[in-house]
Amino acid sequence: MSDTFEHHTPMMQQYLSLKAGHPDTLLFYRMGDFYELFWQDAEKAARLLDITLTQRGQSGGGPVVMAGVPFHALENYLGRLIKMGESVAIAEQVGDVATAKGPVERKVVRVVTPGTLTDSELLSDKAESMLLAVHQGPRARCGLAWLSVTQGRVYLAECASEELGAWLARVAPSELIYSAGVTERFEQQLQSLRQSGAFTCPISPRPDWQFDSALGERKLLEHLGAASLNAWDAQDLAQAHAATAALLSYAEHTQGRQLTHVHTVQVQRDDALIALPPATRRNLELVKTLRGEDSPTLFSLLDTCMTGMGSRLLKAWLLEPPRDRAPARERLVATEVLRAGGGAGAAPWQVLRGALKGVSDVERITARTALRQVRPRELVALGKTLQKAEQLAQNGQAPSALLTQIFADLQPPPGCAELLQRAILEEPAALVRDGGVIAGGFDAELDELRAIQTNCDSFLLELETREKARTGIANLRVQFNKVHGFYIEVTSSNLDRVPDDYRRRQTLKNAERFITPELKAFEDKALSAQERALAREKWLYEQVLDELQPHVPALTRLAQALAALDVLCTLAERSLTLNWCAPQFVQEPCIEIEGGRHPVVEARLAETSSGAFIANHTRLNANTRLQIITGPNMGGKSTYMRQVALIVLLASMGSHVPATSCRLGPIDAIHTRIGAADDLANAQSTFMLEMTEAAQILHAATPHSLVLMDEIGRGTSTFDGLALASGIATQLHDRTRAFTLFATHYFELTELPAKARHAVNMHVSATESGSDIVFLHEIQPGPASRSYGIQVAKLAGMPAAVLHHARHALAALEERAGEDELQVDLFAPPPEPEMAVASPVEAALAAINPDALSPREALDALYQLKRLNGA
Ligand SMILES: Nc1ncnc2c1ncn2[C@@H]1O[C@H](COP(=O)(O)OP(=O)(O)OP(=O)(O)O)[C@@H](O)[C@H]1O
Repeated sequence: MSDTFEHHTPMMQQYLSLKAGHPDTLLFYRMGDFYELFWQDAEKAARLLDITLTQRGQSGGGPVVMAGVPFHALENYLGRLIKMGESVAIAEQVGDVATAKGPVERKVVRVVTPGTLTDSELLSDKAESMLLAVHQGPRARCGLAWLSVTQGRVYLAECASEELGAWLARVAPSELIYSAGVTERFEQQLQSLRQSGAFTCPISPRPDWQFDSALGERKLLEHLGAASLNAWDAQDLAQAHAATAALLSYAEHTQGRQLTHVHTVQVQRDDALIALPPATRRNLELVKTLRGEDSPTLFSLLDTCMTGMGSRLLKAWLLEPPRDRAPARERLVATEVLRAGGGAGAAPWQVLRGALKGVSDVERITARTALRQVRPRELVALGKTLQKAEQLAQNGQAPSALLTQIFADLQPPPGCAELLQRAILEEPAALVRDGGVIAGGFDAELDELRAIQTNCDSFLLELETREKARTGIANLRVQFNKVHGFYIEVTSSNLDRVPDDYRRRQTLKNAERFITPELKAFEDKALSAQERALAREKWLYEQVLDELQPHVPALTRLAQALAALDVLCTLAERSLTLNWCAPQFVQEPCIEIEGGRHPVVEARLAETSSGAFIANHTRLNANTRLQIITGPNMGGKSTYMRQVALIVLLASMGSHVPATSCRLGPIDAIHTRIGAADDLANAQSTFMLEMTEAAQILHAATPHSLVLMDEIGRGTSTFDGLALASGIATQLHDRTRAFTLFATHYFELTELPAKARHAVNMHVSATESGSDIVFLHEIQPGPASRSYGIQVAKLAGMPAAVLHHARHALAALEERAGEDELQVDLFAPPPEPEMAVASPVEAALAAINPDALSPREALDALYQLKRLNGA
């Protein structure tokens, strides 16, 4: 392919100039009924989509390599490419084919990328598609900005470089952009975070100048229609503003227009949310099972929402629980109101859910209206939903501030539903370009144009009767077809009776077709009426979209209200169906649960009729902060620990919880270290991963955190593992002072509570029946007496010979252990580490008082420190 456009055909020149604006994107170039791709794009698409690569004609001194897809199958191919992480620019014919000299004008009308999807066919109902921009700021700070184009809200955050992974894991973007001007190290960090699975989406650099803080702030102000960002507490976030500038520019570039529906901004601060690090989300199987499936998870159990909007909001509530208890309290009050049975009649949640059934995705339809991509049928669905919302809004005052606000927001903007009902046919065509969208009676001109077409049939009938009478040809017919237009058909045997004013139009085997001046005049009128009616419909549709624009903010609020109502009804339904109780929030630090159950395990047991779930109590408070949990494999230790974490999380999002009662103090994080599969992809050994995760927890946890440690230390030799486990338990008890559930098979650790005031022993109970083991799954005070490993192996179907061998080996080991009893005190405080003696540099540093130094003295001090360090 030659680089200079002049050597190319005019069509290819046009293609190449469009392609120059989208170098990294597959360009779909509309030609008649196909979208064509050329040269490298064609080769890539042929490979990815398994479509045929062809060569046609010559341009620029070489054959034109191309591949194409039929226009009506576009969505299907787009869906596949987006799933593969590709982006696609779509160039449509925008000029008039009839009047164009040379190739008809084409324009890229939109760019479809994984993070900026708006097509309902390409989006998942239950998940947002987030686009995220990250900006590398000074002093190892990062600015983040993200949005879902179909949501109308920008989120902002700033964090330290090392926290980036956790943020990306939480937001889970579908596409990430960063500045081409970042340092190599930063780019490597992004790449390695991606490889480690912290996030998985495609990433691409954007021009550095787009990451402009002042521009970002200005754009936000424009969207909010405000003079200052103070009201959103979003003013002092220069790094996040820089990310916002690039984020909005890119999103606008993909949609080919401004995002006029983006009206809100929300700042996320990491100290405002309960931290749920990636390991916690994974281990607790919140939205994905450990195997990566969608169910059974906590979310799949909770999500009985009636709408996609509800499901998406529920997921957000689950994954972003605030530390502040006020939102959870409000949601609980609202749920209580919805649960309250109205005597014999249906409870409010049942009635409301009945109404929410079949409600359309107002949020996405609104976004697509603002982006002028909305389809006629979506508008009909919107109109119907608005009528429903209006009825719902009549609930008005409810004894809950949250519900009252929701019902207020459900009131549709005045005139909106009526406009849609008046303007759009009840069953419109799928696309405006096909006509048949605008309702009769909406526009006089359109009605008139349509009347000409309807009158057509009666005119033709009348003409036929007249011509039959005039010519005396009984089988004469007046008809129409798309190719030849209107004609009078006369069979060959009657041709001698044809009058002079008949002009021949077409000859068939047994007949001739004619046109008369009168019929020609009618044809012109009818055909132009059809064309004009189509054009009028398109224009009217645009007018309707114009009229809807001012309502976009109110429609967005209405969508959020529908989603919130759906989630609250769902929480009410789940709490009743699954027999959950309302948690109680208190000021003092505690996690006190009576009759707690693991919701997902309980549901599975019920589904498979495998017996009842055994409820257990948990008492963690200022006096008891750490439980050492022992007991046989399969006894239920992991289940118990996870259930505590799930109950804490459910309560914090404002849900009822699977327990008979639950008192909960402040919580800032849920950390989990639970045996994971080998992370071979990252060349990390199981043990290395275990220690990395444990170290992170020890650094991050506070006295308000909940920490689950499952069998820490088992990835290495017994003594190393035991020694590390005792060190970690001691640290958690003495220093971190987090609420800790520590499950272990090292019986030696059961000695800790004797030394540590705030630790207790708990065990899961089991009894023996003959040589078999019966799990009772009850958590009881005190250490376990035995580990029953051999009995569990028997249950697992281990060959009898192996079990026999193991029993003998165990007896011998236990005898030896009894002889030379290990006289080691695991929990004796170790001597002070040598590091505790300050080095000369540290001593000199400690002696410096920066406030008392002149610049000159400061420089001298710096030289002295360098010298000491060198020595
Ligand atoms: N409270 C309970 N009531 C009923 N069944 C339970 C209960 N707890 C656990 N189970 C059942 O026992 C199985 C094993 O539980 P779990 O994995 O928690 O045991 P564990 O003690 O952690 O085992 P290991 O030490 O081998 O990891 C669960 O899959 C569940 O079916």
